[in-house]
Amino acid sequence: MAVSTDCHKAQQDFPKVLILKPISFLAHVGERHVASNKFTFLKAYESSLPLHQFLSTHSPSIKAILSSVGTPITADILQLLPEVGVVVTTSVGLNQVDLPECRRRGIKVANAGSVFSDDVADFAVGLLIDVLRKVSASDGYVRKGLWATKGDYPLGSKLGGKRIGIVGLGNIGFAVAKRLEAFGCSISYNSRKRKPHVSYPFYESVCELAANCDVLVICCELTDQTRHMINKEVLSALGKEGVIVNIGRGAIINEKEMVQCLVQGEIAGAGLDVFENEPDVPVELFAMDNVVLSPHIAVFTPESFLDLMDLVMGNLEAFFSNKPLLSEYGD
Ligand SMILES: O=CC(=O)O
Repeated sequence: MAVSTDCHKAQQDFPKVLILKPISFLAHVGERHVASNKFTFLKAYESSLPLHQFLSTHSPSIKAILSSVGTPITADILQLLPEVGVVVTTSVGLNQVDLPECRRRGIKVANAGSVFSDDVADFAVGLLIDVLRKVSASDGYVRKGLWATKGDYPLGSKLGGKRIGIVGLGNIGFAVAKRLEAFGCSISYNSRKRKPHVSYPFYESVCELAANCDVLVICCELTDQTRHMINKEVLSALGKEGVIVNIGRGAIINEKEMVQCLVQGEIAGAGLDVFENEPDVPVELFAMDNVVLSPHIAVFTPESFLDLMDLVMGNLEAFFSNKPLLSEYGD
């Protein structure tokens, strides 16, 4: 068995996969299923050794790393692991992985591919409907007993007919667009490049996209180019009736400027699943009933964990048998 101590000899034959910090999906599906008598998970966080000592001790046998969104895979860590040939992540976003260093070393990187695209897209639409129709805010109103004492709650705004700007038209962006089209919204987008065969209007400038939309949904990756791409200028272009939804990464938005815009009524509301310094959330947002907050959970449903398990296993097996990875980043 790859994850226990009951068969020491056999375990030594399994390829070693390093895990630096606990991975919540392993707890959900049961890590024995994932290891499945094929790998030995070396869990650095269970060792009493300091990390660098643990890594130095095991480095000759570590060829693969399995990691999740909150675990930085830095050049410093990779430097301690000269034999590593693959980083498999359970996340879609890869901003926690030093990709240039992986490229330089020829280390392959696999992410969660499109396993979570539908879940994230559902959640983005949920956040938007919640902000526009004030679902959470009116829920709070009823629970506090204010309906009986203060009367009706202010009405929300209709989703159908809204002009939606998708920032980042990858798998997730497409899934959001498809859903919102079905609600009667019109879609346009900004991406690194115009997508061939896509009929939605393309805006090369995110500011222009914002100026021509009622809603921006942030679906792109966090990179040096997209960090703080959504700033005061973009939010002002979105305008006083505008709503922003972020299911990408917090730092794609300049959070300070967004909070200021919300405080000053320069945009109408926000649905936010991600933040710049998670788990810290700007306190100003707590008092705003035009803002819906969630703790970076758009991506996960237990149903999708089974698909993720297959993908993670498939990527590790492919790597150890010299086959192409199933979801190699950059493909
Ligand atoms: O945010 C989560 C992910 O990138 O998978």
